[in-house]
Amino acid sequence: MLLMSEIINYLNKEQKQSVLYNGKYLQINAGPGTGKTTTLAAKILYTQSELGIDTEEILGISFSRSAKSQLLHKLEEFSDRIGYGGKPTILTFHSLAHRIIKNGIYCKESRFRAGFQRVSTEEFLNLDQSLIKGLCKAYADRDVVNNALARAYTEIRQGNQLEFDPFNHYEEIDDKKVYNITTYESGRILIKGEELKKYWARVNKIEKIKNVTDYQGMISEAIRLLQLKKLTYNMISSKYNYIFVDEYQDTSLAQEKLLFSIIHNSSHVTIVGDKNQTIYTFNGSNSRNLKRFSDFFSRKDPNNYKMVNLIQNYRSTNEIIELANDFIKEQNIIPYKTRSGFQPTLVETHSIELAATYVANKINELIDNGEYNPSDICVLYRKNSEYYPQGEKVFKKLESMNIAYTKKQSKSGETISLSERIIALSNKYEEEPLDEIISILIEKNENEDLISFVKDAISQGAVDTDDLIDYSVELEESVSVETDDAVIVKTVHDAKGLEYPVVFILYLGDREFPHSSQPDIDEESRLFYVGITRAQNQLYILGKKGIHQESFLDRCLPSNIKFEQYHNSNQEEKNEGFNYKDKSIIDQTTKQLKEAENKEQEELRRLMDLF
Ligand SMILES: Nc1ncnc2c1ncn2[C@@H]1O[C@H](COP(=O)(O)OP(=O)(O)OP(=O)(O)O)[C@@H](O)[C@H]1O
Repeated sequence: MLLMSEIINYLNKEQKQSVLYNGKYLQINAGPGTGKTTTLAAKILYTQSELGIDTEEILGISFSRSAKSQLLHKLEEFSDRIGYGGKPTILTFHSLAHRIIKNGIYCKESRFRAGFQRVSTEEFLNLDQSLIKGLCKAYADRDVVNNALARAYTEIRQGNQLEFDPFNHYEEIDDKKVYNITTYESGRILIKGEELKKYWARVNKIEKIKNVTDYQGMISEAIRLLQLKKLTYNMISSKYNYIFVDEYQDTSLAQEKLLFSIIHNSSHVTIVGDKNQTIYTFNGSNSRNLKRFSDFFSRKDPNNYKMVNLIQNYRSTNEIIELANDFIKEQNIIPYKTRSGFQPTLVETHSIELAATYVANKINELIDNGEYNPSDICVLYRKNSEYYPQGEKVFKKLESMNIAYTKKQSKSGETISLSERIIALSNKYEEEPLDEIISILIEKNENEDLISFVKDAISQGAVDTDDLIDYSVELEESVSVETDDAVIVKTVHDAKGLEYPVVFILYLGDREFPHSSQPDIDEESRLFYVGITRAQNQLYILGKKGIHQESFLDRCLPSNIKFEQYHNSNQEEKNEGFNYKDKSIIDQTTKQLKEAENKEQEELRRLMDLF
C-alpha cells in the first residue's frame, strides 16, 4: 500500500501546490495533458484522507459523462493504491440540475411534479402549435418567427448572447426592449420584449401541464430553486462544502450562476480550466468566466484565493506539442523530458472521400503491423451533416474495409422505455442501496436489460437510487460504447479531455474546418488545438488549403511537420512524403536558380544591345 504522501510526491511542483493549498478558492489553469484530472483526483483524495472531510460533503462537477468517468477512474486508481477514500458524488451540470429539481419536488417548491422529463429543445418547442399564435405579426413566415423566438428564449436563459446575466423567468424581460436575433436560415429578425415574454409564459404553461422541460429549462429551474426556495437550498447547499469543477472554461453563464448559487461562506471551491480549450461558445460558454472567477474571489477574500498554472504536458511527443504551441501561441505547454517521436503528418488531399481512404488505409497498416490496437486509434472530424458529411465518409470507408469502429448514437427507443422503468424502480425502492436492488431484481427474474443497466450504473460509481437517476439522466447526453477492438470515430467536441495514442483529424478546408461560411476563427482554432492535443504518439491531419477563409493547412506548415500529398486512391500521384522544412529549402533553391537564370538572360540581352 502507498501512502498519500507518496502520491503527492509523484506530482510536480505546481500540481503539489494545488493539492496542498488549504485556502477556500483555488483556480487551476491547466493546459492540455498537464494532469488536471490527476491533480483534481489527488486533491479530492487528500481532502478525504488528510483533511478528514466526509465523502458526503464533496461534490465534483464534470462537463460530460466521459470526463466524469475519467475522474472516477483516476480516483479509484489512487484510492486503491492507498486503500482509502470513498466515492464522492460527481455529477454533470445536467444531473446536478436534475438532483436539485428532485429535491425541489420533494420539498414541494418546484413547478414540476415527480416523474418530470427532459426533452430536446426542438421537441419541446414543437409541443404545441399555439405557442406562436398572434405573435410577431410583422413577419409572414411562421417558421422564421418560431425559430427566432425559440433562439431568443434559449439564449436569454443561457446568458451571454442577448443578456449578459441569464434570466430564469419571463418577468425579468424588459417589455420595451427589442432583441436582434440572428437566425441561421433567414438572417436577422427583430423580436419585441413583450412578445418574447408572452411566448415564454405560454411555454411555461405547457411545461407545467406536460411536466417536461428542456436542458436549459432544468438549469433555470435549479437556479430559481436555489435562489428563492429555502428548503431546497438547505438540502443542497449545506450538504456540499467542498466543490470541484472541471472544464470551467466551457461553463455557460447560467451554469456559472448555478454554481454560485450553491456556494456559501464556508464552501471550498476548486475550479480547473484552460481558456485555450474554450469550444462551446455557441452554447453560451465564455472563457471570461475564468477571469470573472479570479476577479470575484481574489477581491472577496484575497487571503483565501490562489491561482496555479500547470504547463508541463505529460501526454504528447515533443513534435505534437511544438505544433500545438505554434498553432495557439498565447500560453505554451512544455514537453515532459524530451519525449521525441513520430513527426506529425499533414496530408493534402482534394476531397473528403480521399481523406477517408487515406485514413482507412493507414489504420489497416497500423493494425496489421501490430503497432497499435484498434481502440488506440481515434478519428476526429469537425462536423457531420447533410452538407458536411465528414463522419459519414469515414464510417462508409471503414465499413467497406471491414474495420470495426464505434460512434456516438442517438438515444434508442429501447433506452427511452428503459428510463421509464428506472424511474419506477427508484420510486419503489427509494431507500435501498443498489447492491440490494440488484439482488431483488435477479430474484424476481426481472428484465435483463434493466439489471445490466443497474450494474453499469454501479460500475460508474452509483450507490443509491439518486445516483441511478443521475446516471440515466447523463446517459441522455450521449450513447457511445467504446470497445477494445474497435477504432473510435467522433467529433473533436466529443473527444475533449480524452487521449489516444494515434489521432487523425479531418477535414481542413473552406467551410469544413474552419467551419461555416462566416466562421469564428478563434473558436475554430481552439477546437483544432483541442483535436491536436488529444494525440499521444502519432498525429495525422488531412485536408486542403482554404481559399476564402483562413487556411488551417497553411497555418500548420511552418511547424516541424511531415507534408504529404495524396491525390488519388491508387496512390499513383502520392508524394512519398517530405519534411516541410526540406520543401522550403527546395522552393528557395529553385527560386534562387530562377533569379540567377533571369539575371544571366538580362546580362546577355544587354551585351547583345551593345553590338
Ligand atoms: N506528475 C505527473 N507525472 C507523470 N505523469 C503524469 C503526471 N501528471 C499527469 N500525468 C499523466 O499525464 C497524462 C495526462 O494527464 P490528465 O489526463 O490528468 O491530463 P488533463 O490535463 O486532464 O488533460 P486535458 O486537459 O487534455 O483533458 C496522463 O496519462 C497522466 O497519467
